[in-house]
Amino acid sequence: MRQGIIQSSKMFLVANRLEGKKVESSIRYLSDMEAVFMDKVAFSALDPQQPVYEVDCYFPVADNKSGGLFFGLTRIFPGKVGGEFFMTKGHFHSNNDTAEFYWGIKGKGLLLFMDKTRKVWAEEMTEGSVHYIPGNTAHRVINTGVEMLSFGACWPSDAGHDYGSIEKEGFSARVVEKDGKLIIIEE
Ligand SMILES: O=P(O)(O)OC[C@H]1O[C@H](O)[C@H](O)[C@@H](O)[C@@H]1O
Ligand SMILES: [Fe+2]
Repeated sequence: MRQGIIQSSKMFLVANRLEGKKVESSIRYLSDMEAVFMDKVAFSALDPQQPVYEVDCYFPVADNKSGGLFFGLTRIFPGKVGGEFFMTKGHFHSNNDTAEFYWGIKGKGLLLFMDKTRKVWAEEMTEGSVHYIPGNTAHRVINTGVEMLSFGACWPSDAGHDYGSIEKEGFSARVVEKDGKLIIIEE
């Protein structure tokens, strides 16, 4: 297990038990997320090697196998591009109507949902919060706090990730801080 993910004591309890299991770790840097953020000028002033979030996934069965489950731990660094908070890329599932659970472990954020008609809504993510993401719904997590936001996830092993439409069209709402206040800008 990478050192970063076990720094938070609460994550450690889970991360420790993932030792020896089939875990894949990845980090998304600002350079991987240029299309995501609104303020291109602010983006270009930042270090492209700045990590935005890191994910450890436990895959007990083969990808795409039906009937299994996958498990993920994600940590989003605190930070902003212009006024816009660091967040995950967000995705639909390739197998469209598959659902997912997210739950807050540490820190403070927003889980943004968007259905196929581009209608958006949000739930606050805090320590211990539990979130059901229905099928056909894109999901993105935004760290609105000043510390690391850690959350867990569990999804069907045949769900798959579909990043395409979000990469192209984004979500229809953005979460930004303006004059010290959190605001949601809708399209
Ligand atoms: O895939 P992203 O939108 O970048 O989100 C980051 C990750 O968050 C959770 O752990 C999800 O369940 C993973 O499937 C996802 O990969
Ligand atoms: Fe998902």
